[in-house]
Amino acid sequence: MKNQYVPVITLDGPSASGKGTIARLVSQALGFHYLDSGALYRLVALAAMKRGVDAGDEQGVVGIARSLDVSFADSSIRLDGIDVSDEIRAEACGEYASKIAQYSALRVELLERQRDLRKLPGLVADGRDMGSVIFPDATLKIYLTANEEERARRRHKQLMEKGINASIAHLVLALRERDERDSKRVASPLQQCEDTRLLDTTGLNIDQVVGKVLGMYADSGSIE
Ligand SMILES: Nc1ncnc2c1ncn2[C@@H]1O[C@H](COP(=O)(O)OP(=O)(O)O)[C@@H](O)[C@H]1O
Ligand SMILES: Nc1ccn([C@H]2C[C@H](O)[C@@H](COP(=O)(O)OP(=O)(O)O)O2)c(=O)n1
Repeated sequence: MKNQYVPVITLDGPSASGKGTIARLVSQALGFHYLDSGALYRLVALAAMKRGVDAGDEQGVVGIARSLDVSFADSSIRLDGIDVSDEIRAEACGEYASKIAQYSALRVELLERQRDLRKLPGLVADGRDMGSVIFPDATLKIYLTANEEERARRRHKQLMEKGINASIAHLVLALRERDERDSKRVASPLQQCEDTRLLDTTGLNIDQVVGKVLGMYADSGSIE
């Protein structure tokens, strides 16, 4: 049916708070689709870097987004047919993505790709503006966070597991700078809106966080 409501759970929050991991596991538990919106910004960033387009070239960046050739399979993300799943996770790519994410023209260009993923039986979406802009009528909106040191530690472990070298001290500063830029920009800033539930995951393991999110969703009355 055309206008049937499709449930959406949004998880927005700062870098390395666990959004992608939790969102994917919750989507699997509920049999919902999953949107990693950050991957879209990272893919545009990687494509631009590969083409030598400067992050300050807004028109160039938007042009790349318009012709972006990406595919999302179960665990692999492809750009122009090449698996870039690990490459897009590099901090340099995240930083470039954060810089270009300030352009409202780029955000408009990526809007439809994100909303098109809202399909039955439901969607779990993670990013910065999922609850505030992309899916304002979401069933459950969560702001997922953890303290700075914990998030830097998580990112450090994640990068090392991918064979990407990084220092925790550098990551604390890099994440702080990126989160500041993402929160202070004019276009779709990262923020905890009034209708968004705060979930601080400091000291909680992944299973505990997934359990809390599933509990919040059950309490929202959306599960028959
Ligand atoms: N509650 C948690 N406790 C410990 N590690 C976590 C937790 N949540 C996520 N992680 C790990 O932290 C790293 C960053 O998580 P990720 O989902 O990429 O965060 P984000 O999408 O918010 O940047 C991943 O390696 C993930 O497995
Ligand atoms: N919905 C989104 C998702 C990401 N972004 C931008 C801002 C982020 O710093 C970068 C990278 O996002 P991503 O979620 O992949 O970053 P983390 O995994 O949280 O470190 O993209 C955005 O502006 N809006």
